[in-house]
Amino acid sequence: MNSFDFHNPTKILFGVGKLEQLGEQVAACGSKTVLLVYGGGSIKKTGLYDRVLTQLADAGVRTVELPGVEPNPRVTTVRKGIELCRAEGVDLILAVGGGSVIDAAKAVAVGVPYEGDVWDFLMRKAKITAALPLGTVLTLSATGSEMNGNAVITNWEEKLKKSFGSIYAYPQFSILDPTLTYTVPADQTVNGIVDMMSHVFEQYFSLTPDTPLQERLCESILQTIIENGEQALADPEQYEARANLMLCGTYALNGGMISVGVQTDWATHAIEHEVSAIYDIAHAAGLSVLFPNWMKYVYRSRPDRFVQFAVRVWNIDPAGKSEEEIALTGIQATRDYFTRIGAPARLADLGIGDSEIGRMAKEAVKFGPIGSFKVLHEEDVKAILQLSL
Ligand SMILES: NC(=O)c1ccc[n+]([C@@H]2O[C@H](COP(=O)([O-])OP(=O)(O)OC[C@H]3O[C@@H](n4cnc5c(N)ncnc54)[C@H](O)[C@@H]3O)[C@@H](O)[C@H]2O)c1
Repeated sequence: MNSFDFHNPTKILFGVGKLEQLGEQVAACGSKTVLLVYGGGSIKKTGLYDRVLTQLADAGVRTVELPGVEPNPRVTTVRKGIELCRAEGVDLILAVGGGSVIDAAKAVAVGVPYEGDVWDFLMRKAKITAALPLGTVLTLSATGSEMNGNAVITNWEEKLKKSFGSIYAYPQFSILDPTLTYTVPADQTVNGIVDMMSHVFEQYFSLTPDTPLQERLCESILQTIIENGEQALADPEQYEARANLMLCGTYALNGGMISVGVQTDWATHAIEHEVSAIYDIAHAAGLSVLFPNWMKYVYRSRPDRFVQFAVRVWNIDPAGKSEEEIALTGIQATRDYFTRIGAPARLADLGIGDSEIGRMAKEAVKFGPIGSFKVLHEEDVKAILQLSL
């Protein structure tokens, strides 16, 4: 195990009725003017919008709104939010939605105190040194954005999707009421399942030796997602399944708690960002296609980890099988699970051909080779994309 620092400052309020504590949390931040950030209006249909406004009114704060945050949020929307905050003297940002809304809110939060263009942070031209405080009400279990300092933002004009991570971008508080996810449609529930499993994969497939606790944390999160994912799809209003999925999503990517002391990979995410920057597909749809192919491409770097994955996560019986057979059976079990819940298997399923593979591979390694389980160069990325067609 490697040495590490770990600091996660986000306060989590988890369970039925926790939304009723929103006003209290906002008041505790000493806020006078809140920017309410939300998406395409699903919060209005479900009545959540009204409940949030009541809480904000009770807290005695003025509310300014940034509606219409896109899935795969755009930097143009973030810039609009920054302008709004400056013009209206906003002192707290409240994101109500899924990862897209929370990520956009984080980018607004770090952009307000910065004199340059917020896109500089995504292009690593500037370092984040301050942010407005941020709170969230999560409506979709997937990204972990509610308890981490990361954000993924798309620059549609330049066809770029980039991320940043900063201690300043962690929410101060996040309200996680699993009943708010009852209305998440099946396809988005599937996306959430794939997304959180992919977050665990990025931290689990590592060359760092002697990390038994981190490995078992990853394995138990994966098994919990696998079991509860299918239950939530079969019965979208089953509280236990929705609650377990919500906790898994948050644990899977909460500032590295499950991978402290472990060298993580993140190559597949980097590749997917290039795919969805060009094609505007759901992030998780891209991950569903790419991850099993990444696994096939890299498993020989450390076959024993893939054997452990097959046996402990997928309950593959190793008897009579070679190491390679066990590893490949585990990879196939991953693909089969994704297919069983309705996630795509090929880029062709998403209407994507080979015309942009060269460009995506080049952009994925723009800041240098990616990954650590197997370090990937442009040719490797191309090969994984080819396998995924
Ligand atoms: N910050 C991070 O750590 C991190 C990690 C992974 C991915 N991401 C990014 O997050 C984004 C995806 O976020 P996401 O997967 O949470 O999805 P999302 O926020 O894009 O939401 C997907 C869709 O679900 C709808 N929705 C949300 N909650 C709903 C509800 N309760 N009922 C009905 N519909 C609802 C939204 O309106 C939207 O149309 C991508 O841009 C991805 O790159 C961020």
